[in-house]
Amino acid sequence: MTTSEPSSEEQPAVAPFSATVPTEPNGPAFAPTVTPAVHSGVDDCIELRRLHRFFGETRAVSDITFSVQRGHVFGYIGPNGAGKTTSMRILATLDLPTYGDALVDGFSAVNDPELVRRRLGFMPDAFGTYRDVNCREYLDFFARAYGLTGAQRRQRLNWVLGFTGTEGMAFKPIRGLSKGMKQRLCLGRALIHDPSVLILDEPAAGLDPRARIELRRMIRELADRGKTILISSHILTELDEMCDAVGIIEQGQLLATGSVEDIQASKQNQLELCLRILNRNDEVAEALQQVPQAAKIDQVVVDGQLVRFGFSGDAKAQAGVVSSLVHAGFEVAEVSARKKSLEDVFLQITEGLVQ
Ligand SMILES: Nc1ncnc2c1ncn2[C@@H]1O[C@H](COP(=O)(O)OP(=O)(O)OP(=O)(O)O)[C@@H](O)[C@H]1O
Repeated sequence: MTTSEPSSEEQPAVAPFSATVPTEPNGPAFAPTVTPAVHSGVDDCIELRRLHRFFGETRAVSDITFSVQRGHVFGYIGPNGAGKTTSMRILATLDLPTYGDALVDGFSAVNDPELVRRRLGFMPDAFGTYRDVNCREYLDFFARAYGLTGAQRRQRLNWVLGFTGTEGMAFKPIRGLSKGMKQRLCLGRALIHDPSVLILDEPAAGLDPRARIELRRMIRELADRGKTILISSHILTELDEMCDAVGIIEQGQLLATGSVEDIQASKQNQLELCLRILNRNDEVAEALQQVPQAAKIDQVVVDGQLVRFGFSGDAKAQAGVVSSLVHAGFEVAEVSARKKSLEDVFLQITEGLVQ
């Protein structure tokens, strides 16, 4: 094992801020990370700086850098095992990076975890098991843990119950809550100490459409109140309306960042063409590889008479494809083209790789 690799799954072998310059396996030397011990004064409330977290051979997070401005909502989107939870746990001071750093409000999660915890509310993807306490007791416990006392604690508790719509459930035991209500309570717990930054790990998972809309409204309202929010999901379309920017992650690497519109525009010179072909359907995929426009074609899917593929040419090039197929003896009955949806764009950026 080299000095650059973690010695175990839980403890990185190299101290994250070692004075030596570790060398990335099969890669370039890393510059040592220098992290200010005091607030950097910048307007970025969340910042990942060359964040790496390896578990043995698994590169759960591999050189991720991005920042989120105050009052913005940033969507962290990727398939299962992409590295979202690992990055979020490091931000929430629940794990250490192998290299790099995560900053909250200018403070390092590695060097100043106490300062980070005071500023940050974390909503994990799994709810803790406190079955026999009621919602109010649960929130009260966390309010006390954060040092809130007296009237301030009561006011905060009442505000959180009201904001999350759980006041009607205040005296109900947690074991009796629906999934949606548990998610609301979990958000309430993350908000109880009035943090400036919220880290929400898949808060919409398992919610029905109405609960998702309500969650979206709450998140936008929190951002409008100045909170900075990092929110993860598997699904780009689930977050696009509430996020100021998104980052798409797969296999620990950030593949794209920017506003949803920018990411969509960068990939939308591609159309999806759909042809209905009445004969020789099993030959059409191969025939498309022979047409003069073949370089503009990708991801061909044949489904009975329907043939779908990505196409990056103009209308004249589309006509050329159809004409070539007709000349080759295919009976083309219908042609339709549509712009790629957000979901298509996500599938185009990611490759479905797991580790
Ligand atoms: N404690 C651990 N020990 C070993 N491997 C881990 C550990 N935690 C995460 N991993 C691995 O790191 C990779 C990233 O996992 P992570 O949970 O961060 O992904 P994710 O994007 O949150 O996935 P999901 O959407 O399924 O929750 C996966 O391959 C996972 O198996």
